[in-house]
Amino acid sequence: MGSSTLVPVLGQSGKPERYIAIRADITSKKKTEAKNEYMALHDALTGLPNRRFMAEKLNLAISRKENESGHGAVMLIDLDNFKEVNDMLGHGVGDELLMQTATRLSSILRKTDTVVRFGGDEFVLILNHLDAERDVAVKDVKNIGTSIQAELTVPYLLGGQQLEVTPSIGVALFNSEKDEPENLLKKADIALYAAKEAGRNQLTIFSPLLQDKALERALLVQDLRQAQDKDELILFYQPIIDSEKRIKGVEALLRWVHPIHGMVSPEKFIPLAEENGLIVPIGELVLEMACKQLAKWQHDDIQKTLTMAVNISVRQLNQPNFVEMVKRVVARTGIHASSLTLEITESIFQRDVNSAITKINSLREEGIKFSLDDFGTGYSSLTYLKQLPIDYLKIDKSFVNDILEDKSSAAIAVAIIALAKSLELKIVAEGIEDHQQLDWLLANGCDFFQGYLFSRPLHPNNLQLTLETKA
Ligand SMILES: Nc1nc2c(ncn2[C@@H]2O[C@@H]3COP(=O)(O)O[C@H]4[C@@H](O)[C@H](n5cnc6c(=O)[nH]c(N)nc65)O[C@@H]4COP(=O)(O)O[C@H]3[C@H]2O)c(=O)[nH]1
Repeated sequence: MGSSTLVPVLGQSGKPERYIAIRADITSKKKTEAKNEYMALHDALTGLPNRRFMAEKLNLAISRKENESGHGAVMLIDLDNFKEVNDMLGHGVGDELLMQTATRLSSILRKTDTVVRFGGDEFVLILNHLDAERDVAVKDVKNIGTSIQAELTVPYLLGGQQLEVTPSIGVALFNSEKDEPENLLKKADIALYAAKEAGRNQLTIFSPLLQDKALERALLVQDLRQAQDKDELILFYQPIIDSEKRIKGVEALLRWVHPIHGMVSPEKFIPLAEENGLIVPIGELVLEMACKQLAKWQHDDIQKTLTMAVNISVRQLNQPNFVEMVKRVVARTGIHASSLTLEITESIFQRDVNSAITKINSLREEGIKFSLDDFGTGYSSLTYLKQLPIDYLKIDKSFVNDILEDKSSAAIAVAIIALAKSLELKIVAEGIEDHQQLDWLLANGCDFFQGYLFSRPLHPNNLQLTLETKA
């Protein structure tokens, strides 16, 4: 490829007599320009169009809809647990997973659609030419979603091992009523959040109801940020009983007394606090309040041997200064370290288990105990369980609830008890609501018991009385 420039050679009259053509070869310049343009619009890892390219495509798709009937859709796809793959198997494997996902998505794409690497483990599909009837368009989108789920859940072969991944999908539909690309993406993101919340590996289509929920959540988070300063976070305590029916200790359970909504359940606000990191300062406050309360009870002769169990979220445990923070609180409040139990959940298996083990070990050296909570409900890994330096295993209340009626729950409870015994762990059963459940758990070798049968979680003022009368 070349470009030519003509230079006139003037005669004596001052008019051009001849022309000299100067030709320059600009092939490589053009190639470089094309390459730069391609790179600016494509993702380097997967080769897919990138966010910038998407903005152009989406604008085009939206403006096309102004003159034609039918729907289009923005589909936001996120790989569940991608972060764990990256953390546990390394970034090389994570990159390989993204490349293979890109290939798989491209292979099932219709000619009229575009797939984009949106960033991280998120991909966007722009679907054009969906039906004008919303119900039919929704059906089409769900069918496409089902093929994506089928394609992406086929096990990946990565770094010599098989890996199963599931996608969560959020969708926003659009038609001739003009919508901004940013707004559509926000809607798809709200739908994606709902898909994750519904248990992952789901497809959710945006609706105004989801938007209301997102707003409600955002307002709750805003309030939660201030709850700590406004003393709205308090602790209730639930007794833990031994086989002689004596109170061995209590578990601290967080309560949020919201000025408008009243008592907000931790099941509602703890996950929110985990998402945005608020759990870290809140968790420290919980530990401080629980240890202060225990110190107060330990001054009383009757409750000297009382133990305190405190829930610790995986995000707290992952903080680099977690060990120092716990030691500091124990020292400041003056409790016996051996009377403190930290309750962790199986979700630590999803992250860097080795670093968690190191932290647990250094706190156990101080005398602090560890308990694995909600056992059997999540990502139980028997290999890790063997390595985990813990003292107690808690049987989740969902099994306890069913042990008398459901043979498989009873079988799982028996297996958990046998497993705990073989690992020399003490077993705590939680969620006991009647005497038959208690008798079954006693007969099957549980060591400690917790549940409404003995007491609901109570405000310390009410609990002290209970402790005194039972002791
Ligand atoms: N149906 C039934 N339920 C019973 C019974 N006995 C106890 N419970 C409830 O079961 C939950 C036990 O706590 P968890 O498994 O640690 O589950 C806790 C824990 O995962 C989390 N949570 C609570 N406080 C904290 C905290 O301070 N930090 C962190 N990270 N999580 C917390 O919130 C979850 C829910 O707490 P709560 O609503 O207080 O719910 C508590 C308790 O009130 C019973 O006999 N029947």
